[in-house]
Amino acid sequence: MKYVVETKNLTKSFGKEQAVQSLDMKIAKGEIYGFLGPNGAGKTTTIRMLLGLMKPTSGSIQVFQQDLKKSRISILSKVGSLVENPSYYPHLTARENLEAWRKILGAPKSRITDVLAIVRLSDVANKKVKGFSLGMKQRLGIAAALLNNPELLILDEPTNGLDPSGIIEIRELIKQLPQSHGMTVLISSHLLSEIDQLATTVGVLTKGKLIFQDSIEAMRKLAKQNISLRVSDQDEAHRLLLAKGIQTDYQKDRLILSEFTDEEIANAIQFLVQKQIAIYRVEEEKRSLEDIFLQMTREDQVG
Ligand SMILES: Nc1ncnc2c1ncn2[C@@H]1O[C@H](COP(=O)(O)OP(=O)(O)OP(=O)(O)O)[C@@H](O)[C@H]1O
Repeated sequence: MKYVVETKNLTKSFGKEQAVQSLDMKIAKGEIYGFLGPNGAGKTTTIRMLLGLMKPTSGSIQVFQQDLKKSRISILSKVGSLVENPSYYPHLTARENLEAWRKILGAPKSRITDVLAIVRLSDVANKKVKGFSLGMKQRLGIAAALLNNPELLILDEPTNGLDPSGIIEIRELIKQLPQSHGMTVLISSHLLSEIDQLATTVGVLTKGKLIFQDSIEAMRKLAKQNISLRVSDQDEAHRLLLAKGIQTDYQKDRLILSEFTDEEIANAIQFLVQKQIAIYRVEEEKRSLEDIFLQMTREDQVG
């Protein structure tokens, strides 16, 4: 597999603190990679290193299969980014602001009309930015990041501070980029709900470590249903089921049956009743992605 971004053992220390620890991040072409983690997990530090804005303490970064250290200029000419809030001239119009950025980047003039259309700001192109909502300003920042027609777009918490409708607008805008413009997107967020509806691949970062990196489907599979059983004699029930070849997960006050069919659950319960075990509760435990994410980040903090 050829990756657009591939880091190996990427590490960044600030004094004694390791803000990013041995990160092996892999982003394939055309993906929307959701980079998820609580505040302070190290997302911005990672992004700053990917953009050549901060030097790694150790490890390597390959972008477009080229070493970032060696081919920085040619790599960055094909990367667009929005890190923190965009800076703009409030008294200038959206078009005039983009014109200022375009000159710096050396992008063709026609590109301004294109990017305004992509971020759906064409109607207000000639309005002063000072009257824009936060969501519109954020979209203008994304338009600026798109000026050089990047192959890789990196957005650091682009929906921070936006209201729900602003979040939806940004999401709809980002969603279409891989298909319609052949881009690969890295988007960071501390909100799973946002990544869940957008990303094709998820990387979960906590305390500087990547604790999960896989497809969004793989993450959803973790949210599969479990059946929990509360019984009169849990030790005995666990032992009896095991002797019959039925594996259960023993928890403090209940037994968990994972990935059982309805028939298998019925058989297990019937068997326990025959063995004089009283069944108090049979409950379905459906974990949401939010639960999984919280559990992942919590487990790592304990360990
Ligand atoms: N320039 C710096 N000097 C010292 N410590 C830093 C510096 N930049 C970041 N850190 C520390 O590194 C850790 C990771 O910070 P980072 O900003 O990368 O996290 P984040 O996941 O992006 O969080 P947030 O969403 O809050 O921005 C934090 O503990 C932070 O205090």
